[in-house]
This record gives sequence, structure tokens and C-alpha cells, in this order.
Amino acid sequence: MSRSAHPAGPRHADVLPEGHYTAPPSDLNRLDPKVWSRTVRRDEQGQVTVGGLSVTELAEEFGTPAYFLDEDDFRARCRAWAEAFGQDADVFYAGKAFLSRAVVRWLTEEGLNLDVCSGGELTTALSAGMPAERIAFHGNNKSTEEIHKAVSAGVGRIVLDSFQEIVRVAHVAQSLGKRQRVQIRVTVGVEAHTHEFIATAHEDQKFGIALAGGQAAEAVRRALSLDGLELIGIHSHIGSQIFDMAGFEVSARRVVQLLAEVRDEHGVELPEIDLGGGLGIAYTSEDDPREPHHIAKALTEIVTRECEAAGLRTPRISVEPGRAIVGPTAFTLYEVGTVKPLEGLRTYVSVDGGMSDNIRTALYDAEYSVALVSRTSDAEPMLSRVVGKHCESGDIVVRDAFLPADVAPGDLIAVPATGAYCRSMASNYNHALRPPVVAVRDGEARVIVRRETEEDLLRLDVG
Ligand SMILES: Cc1ncc(COP(=O)(O)O)c(C=O)c1O
Ligand SMILES: N[C@@H](CCCC[NH3+])C(=O)O
Repeated sequence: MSRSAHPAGPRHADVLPEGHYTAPPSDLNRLDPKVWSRTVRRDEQGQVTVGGLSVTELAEEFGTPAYFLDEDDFRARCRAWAEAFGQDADVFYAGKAFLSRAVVRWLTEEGLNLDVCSGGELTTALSAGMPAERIAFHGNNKSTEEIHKAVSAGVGRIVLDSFQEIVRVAHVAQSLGKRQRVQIRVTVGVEAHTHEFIATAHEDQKFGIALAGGQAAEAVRRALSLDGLELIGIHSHIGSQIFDMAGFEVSARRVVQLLAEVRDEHGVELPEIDLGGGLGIAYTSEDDPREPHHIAKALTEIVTRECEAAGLRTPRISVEPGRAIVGPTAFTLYEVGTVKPLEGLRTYVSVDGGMSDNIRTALYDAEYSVALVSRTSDAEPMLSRVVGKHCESGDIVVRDAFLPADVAPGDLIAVPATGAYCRSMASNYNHALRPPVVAVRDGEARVIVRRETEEDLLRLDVG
């Protein structure tokens, strides 16, 4: 929701505090297809269904809170990205958004590659049968053990993030008698229009090697000089939840400029560039994300044009969408526990989860939508704040939302677009048990990540 907002109907006209809210939607029962996954509907009884299963039956079988992931939607998005970029480009799904073995199998079947950024993600990918050559390994401080594991497994590429790592990876590869394919991650000096914590291409931050001051050119020099490395390209990732293509265009232009400099200095045309992930999705009806084919067209055109101008062969492009694939495919289902109206302010609706299953609102001031899903209601809109059950007043799931005024304990409410960076960033704060992820498809639901149990908590506590 935007901060611009106008007061709601008469009931709220003189009481709405400053905030992010807009006017309430004209129909609170409507599910905006922009923010809900593809197979979500409301049935004749007013219940929301996904993959043909109603939220009440899902809650009975799997409990709440729980993430429900629309498998058809996930697969369709993988295909849309693969088709948009075509045979001459590679799409790497960014596993940090959400990774499980089922997801790895879907990716493998749909022909996508995978970007991992830790030993744990790498193990998950390999254990579910993702061919190592389709894996890219990222991270700004990979341990020697992680590098060893990646090189031994034969990952398709390691993205080098520092001068120390150039030497480390070369050393490990040589000790294993291998030549590792690598890219160098550069920071192109773009200020992406997104939250400060998720912008990654301005110079004052921890990722990559700056183009400015000739640092990236020096990194290329060193990588080309080491026998254990095969430098295949340059990588740039400008940030996350970005709608404006301008940042990607500047990034592409600067990366191509570096390729031209490398050609001039070394007589080598690096064959690949990776433009990272970061494409935004709709969390509320006001967000307007681009379709994969628009993104593919814009990126391909700019790279081709810049390469022609520089007299370079067009390199193979790769991208790394995480959020744009998995984000819209899931919602979190909660049961309402308490409803607390604060006169002249808003109503606090407490659910059985919170910042342990969705930290994004607290961390980035992220905006979400919410709907009553176990029934419809004709009650008037009520300015609400959906909060969790943790010991923090910042434990907010949806900062400003309109729910029907008769929302009550026992109702099920759902927050859409929680497929990315929710389960993967979930915590055990207050010894919360992390919720399950349930994949739903064609009338069948299957747990792909089970709910944590108290035994899981106690198993780690060995003192
Ligand atoms: C190197 C890299 N690639 C890809 C991604 C995926 O980003 P997103 O999920 O926003 O597409 C990230 C995370 O921001 C990243 O750091
Ligand atoms: N975790 C972040 C984005 C960072 C992505 C990883 N580089 C989010 O939820 O938006």
C-alpha cells in the first residue's frame, strides 16, 4: 500500500492515523490475481481454495501457521522465465528465496539452473539430483570447506567476490587437479530503487569488487593469470525487489564496458555476463511487476546494442531470479487468536505466527496484503494491523490492512506472496516452531518441508 492515502469511509474519516494505508478496497472478499497464486479461487461457500483444496481442509490437515505453495504456478513461472530468455541465455533460480529438495526437482524438470550461496544450499541441491554443472556458487565469504565442496562436486561456476577468494578458489582447484569456471562479481555503482538493506550495487557495501578505481580490471588480471581458474565472465547483481529497468540497463552497459576493456588489454573476449536477480513482484495491488518476456527483451537488447557499439561478440546472458519465481506462488495461512480494537487508532489482529515466519515487515518495512479466507463477510472494512505472537512490538506481519470488521478468533486469514524470503528467513525466536511448506497441486497436498517439533528444538539443546 502506498503512504499517500485517503481516509476510508465515514467510520474512519477522522480517525485514520498517518501510515501506509490507502482507501479500503471496494470489495474485501475479492482476491486480486496480481498478489495471489494462479490456482487460488473463492468457492461457492466463500472459502478460498488453492489447487482445488479449501483453506479449512488444509488447516485441519496441516495446522496453522503454514505456507501453501502452488506447484503449478511455480512450474509455470519457471517455464515463463526459461522461454522468455530462450536457448541463448541461462536462467538460474536463486535458491536463497526458498529451497527444498522438491523445489530442486521441479527446477531440474523444468530445465532451470540453480544459484546457491552456502554449503547448506549446495548440499540440498546435490542431494536432490541437480546436476552440479547447472549450479552457480555465490557468497561474499565462502569458507575453504565450501569452496572445496563446490569444486569437488564440479559446480558449473563459482562467482568470485573478493581478491582473497580469487586466490583461494585457484588454490583449491589446483590442489584437486581441476580448472574451475568462475565469474567475477562487480559492483557497478548503481543506486537501485529499493530498500537500503537489499540494494547491492552501490560502492559502499560488502558485495563484489568495484568497477570504480580499476579494481574489477585488476581482479580480471589476477584471475586470468591463475592456472586453477577459467574466467568465463562478469557478474552483477544490483539488488532486490526492483521494478525500474533503468538500474539493470546501467549495470549491463558498465559490465559490457569492462568486457571491452578486458578485450583491449588481454585480447580475450569473455563469453558470459550474468545480470543477477532482483526483479520485483506484487505484494499489494499497487505494485506493477514486469513480465519475464519484457525483462528478457530489455536486457537482451541493451547487451546486444552495447556489444555492437564496442565491437564485441554478444556474450551469453544469464539471470538469477529468486523472488520473481517463488514469491507469488505461496501464501501463509494463519488462525486469528485475538482481536483488539484501539479506539481512534486501529484494530490489532493477532495470529498464531509472526516475525518468526515472516521477518520482512520488521526488517525492511515490507508491505503485504491480507484477506479473510475461511468465509466471506459483508461487514464494513476495519483498519487493522496483523501482528504475531512474539515478544516484540515490532512483530508485525501486515502493517496496515483492511479486514472485515467482524473478523474474530478462529477465523483463518492469509497473507499472499510469501513464497520468497519467508520460510528461508524463518527463525525459532521465542522457540517458535517453524511452519511447514505444503505443496498443493490438482487437488492434492503434500508436505515438502515439515513443521518443526519441540523434539527438534530439544535435539539441538545438548547442554
Ligand atoms: C547474487 C544474487 N543473485 C540473485 C539474487 C536473487 O534476488 P531476487 O530474489 O530478488 O531475484 C540475489 C538476492 O538478492 C543475489 O544476491
Ligand atoms: N531477503 C531479502 C532480499 C535479499 C535477497 C538476497 N540477496 C528480501 O526478503 O527481500
